[in-house]
Amino acid sequence: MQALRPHVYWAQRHGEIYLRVEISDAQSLSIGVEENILHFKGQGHGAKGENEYEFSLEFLKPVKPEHLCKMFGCIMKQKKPLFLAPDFDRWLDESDAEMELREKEEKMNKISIESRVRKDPFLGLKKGFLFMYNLVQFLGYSWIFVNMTVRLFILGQDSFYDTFHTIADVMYFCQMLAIMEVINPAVGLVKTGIMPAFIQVMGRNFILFVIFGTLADMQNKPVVFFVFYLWSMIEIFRYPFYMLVCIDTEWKLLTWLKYTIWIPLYPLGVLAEAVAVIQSIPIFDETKLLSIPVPKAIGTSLSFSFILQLYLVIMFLGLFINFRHLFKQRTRRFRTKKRKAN
Ligand SMILES: CCCCCCCCCCCCC[C@@H](O)CC(=O)SCCNC(=O)CCNC(=O)[C@H](O)C(C)(C)COP(=O)(O)OP(=O)(O)OC[C@H]1O[C@@H](n2cnc3c(N)ncnc32)[C@H](O)[C@@H]1OP(=O)(O)O
Repeated sequence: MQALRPHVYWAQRHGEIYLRVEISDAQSLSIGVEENILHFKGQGHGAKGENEYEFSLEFLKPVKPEHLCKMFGCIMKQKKPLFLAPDFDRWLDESDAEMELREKEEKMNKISIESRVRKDPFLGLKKGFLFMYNLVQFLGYSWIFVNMTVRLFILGQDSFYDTFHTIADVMYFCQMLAIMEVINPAVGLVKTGIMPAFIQVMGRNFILFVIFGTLADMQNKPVVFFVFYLWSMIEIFRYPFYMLVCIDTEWKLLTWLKYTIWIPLYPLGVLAEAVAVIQSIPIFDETKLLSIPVPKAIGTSLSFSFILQLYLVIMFLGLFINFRHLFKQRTRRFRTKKRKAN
C-alpha cells in the first residue's frame, strides 16, 4: 500500500517554525530529522480516510534533532510542496513578529531586573532611609525658600542685608547633612558617581563655612541672599523628586523641573558664588585671616586670598564638570522616557 501525504499547515515566526499535520487518532508516529530533511510517518484519519501518511520536507539548513524548534531565517530550500499550506492560526507578519519578539525581550528584562532587585533584603530599609533624608532636606530648603520669599515681599531690598542672620542656622544644618550625598553613592545607596556630588557639596560648604562663616563683614552683603536663594530654588524640586523615586512614583512636571531648572540656576549659582569669593578677597587680605605662615626668607605669610584666586579657577572647572554631568543625566533621562513612550 502506497503511503499518502497528509495536509500539512506551515507557519514561521522569528525563531520558530510550526508544522501542523492534519491527522486525527494518529498512531505509530515517527518524526525525525536527518541533516536538513524532516521525515514524518504516521497512521490515522487524514485527508484520505484511515490510512498511513508520510511526507519529507527539505530545509535550507541542517537542523539538529535536539533543536527541532530552533530554526532561523528562510529555512525551506525546495519550492513549497503542494501538500503544504500556510497555517493562518499561527501566522504572524514581519511587524507582528518583531513586536512579539520585543515584548518577549522586555518581559525577560523586567523579570531579570525584578529578580535582581528582589535579591537585596535591605532594599526597603535603604529606600526608607533615603526617603527620610530627602524629606528632611526638602523641609529644610522649603523653610529657607519660603522664609526668604516672604521677607523679600515684606521688606523688599532690605531683606538682602540680614539673610545670613535669619537663614544661616538652617542652611548650616542642611549643608552639613548634604555630606550624605557623597556618602550615599560611596556606600552604594544610590547608583551615581561620587565626583559630581563631592564637587557640589564641598563647593557649597566652602562658600558657606569659609567665606560667609568666618567673615562677619561678608554676612550682611546682598550676595548672601542670591547664593542662598539660588541654592534653595533647585532643592525644593530636587528633593521631592528623589522622595517620589523612593516610592517608585513619578510626577512628570516635577521630573521635568528637576532635570531642566538647573540650566539657568547652575551658572547663576556659580556666578553668585564667584562674586562672594571676589568680594571676600580684600577682606582676607586686610584681616590676614587664614593666612599661611611661610619661611622668613620668602615673606611673613601667604595671604588666603591667593588660595581664593586659585579656588576661582577650580570653581569654573567644577562648573564645567557638573554642567556636563547634569546635561548627560538629563539626556539619559529623557531619552529613556522617549523610548518607553514609543
Ligand atoms: C575645599 C575643596 C573644594 C573642592 C571642590 C571645588 C569645586 C568647586 C565648584 C563648585 C561649583 C558648585 C556650584 C553649586 O554650588 C551651585 C549651585 O548649586 S546653584 C543651584 C543650582 N544647582 C543645581 O541645579 C545642582 C543640583 N544638584 C544636582 O542635581 C546633584 O546634586 C548633582 C550632584 C549635581 C548630581 O547628582 P547625581 O549624580 O546624584 O544625579 P541625579 O540627581 O540624576 O541622580 C542619579 C540617580 O541617583 C538617584 N538619587 C540620587 N540621589 C538620591 C537621593 N537622595 N534619594 C534617592 N535617589 C537618589 C536618582 O534618582 C537617580 O536615579 P535614576 O536615574 O534611576 O532616577
